[in-house]
Amino acid sequence: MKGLAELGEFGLIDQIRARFPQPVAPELGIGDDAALLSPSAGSQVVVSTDLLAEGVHFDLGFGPARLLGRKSLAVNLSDIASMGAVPRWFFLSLAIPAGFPLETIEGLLDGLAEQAAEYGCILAGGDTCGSKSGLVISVTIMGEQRPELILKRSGAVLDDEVWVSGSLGDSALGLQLLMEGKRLGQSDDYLMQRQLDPTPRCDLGRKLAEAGLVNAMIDISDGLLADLGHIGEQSGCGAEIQLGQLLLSPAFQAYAANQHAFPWQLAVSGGEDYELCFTAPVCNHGAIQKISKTTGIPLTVIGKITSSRQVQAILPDGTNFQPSASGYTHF
Ligand SMILES: Nc1ncnc2c1ncn2[C@@H]1O[C@H](COP(=O)(O)OP(=O)(O)OP(=O)(O)O)[C@@H](O)[C@H]1O
Ligand SMILES: Cc1ncc(C[n+]2csc(CCOP(=O)(O)O)c2C)c(N)n1
Ligand SMILES: [Mg+2]
Repeated sequence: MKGLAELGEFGLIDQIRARFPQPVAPELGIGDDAALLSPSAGSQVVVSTDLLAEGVHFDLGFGPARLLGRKSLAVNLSDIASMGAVPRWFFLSLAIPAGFPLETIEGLLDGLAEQAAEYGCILAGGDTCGSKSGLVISVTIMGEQRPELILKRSGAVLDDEVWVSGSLGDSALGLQLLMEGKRLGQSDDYLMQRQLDPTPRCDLGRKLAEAGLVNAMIDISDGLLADLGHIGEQSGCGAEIQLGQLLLSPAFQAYAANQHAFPWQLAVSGGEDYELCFTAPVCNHGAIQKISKTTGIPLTVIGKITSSRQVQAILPDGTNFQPSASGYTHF
């Protein structure tokens, strides 16, 4: 197999182009100075970008490159899901260290192509350069939705119920296991899978938006307390959540049962859950439960929106939980 040096920048771009279906005329994807893309009539374009840096967001020793490719797109798909939009196109930028193994890049591209096909998202361009300090992956994603349906962080209303999809803390616990040296295929696969191959809630986000049931929504990338805090900041309110109502997976509960103190911190501020947190009027409760049934994704009410301007977490014994951090911060 050729190495990266033999293949060169343009050879690699050719390889990338060959692996992904391209937009069709009058749209234009990889190959010119810019892409030409056309949203559906009446839709607003929804754009988000996320950076993944080696050593910060991923360790290449933790799992196959294919899963890193899937996650690179998943974290972006999750941002589109949180706006209630439909993913359409993405841009992929790679900074690759000299001498980097070509098979790792190929694995990464396989995972990206697989995830892109699953969610109907077309690669429309990107950028490729060398790196002096590890692999860097940047994905910019574009989606679309009718403007009146798009869900923002700023729409929460006093007394709204606060909902969360899926279970929390699995990814953070999976990362802890990986950092302790555990690997996929040995034990606790479920938790490590949740860290290495998160599921973006695109179908759920879109259905909630199109049903007009929700006032505000965010995806949980940094941790529930931090991300619900963003809804509060932007909506001019706060929230009170009951930790006893959080859905925790059987694997998380089995781990917790062996700890001296219950690991609430992992569940509420470990981050990388890529679940949706949203607020909705109490009168929409039953309709939202129906969406949970049709999508097969558990949706749980964990608290309500308050006027306090803070996110307060209450332990099952009724006392306040004091988190050591509300979520992941980079600096
Ligand atoms: N370097 C930057 N320049 C301009 N805007 C930025 C920059 N970094 C973040 N932002 C903007 O700040 C806002 C919050 O970004 P943030 O990354 O916290 O949200 P997010 O993408 O949902 O989180 P995550 O990165 O964990 O998925 C977004 O509107 C984003 O576009
Ligand atoms: C090797 C390795 N070290 C640490 C972490 C944990 N981590 C990195 S970024 C982030 C929050 C979301 O990032 P962003 O806000 O940039 O989207 C978290 C919880 C990891 N996944 N891999
Ligand atoms: Mg987000």
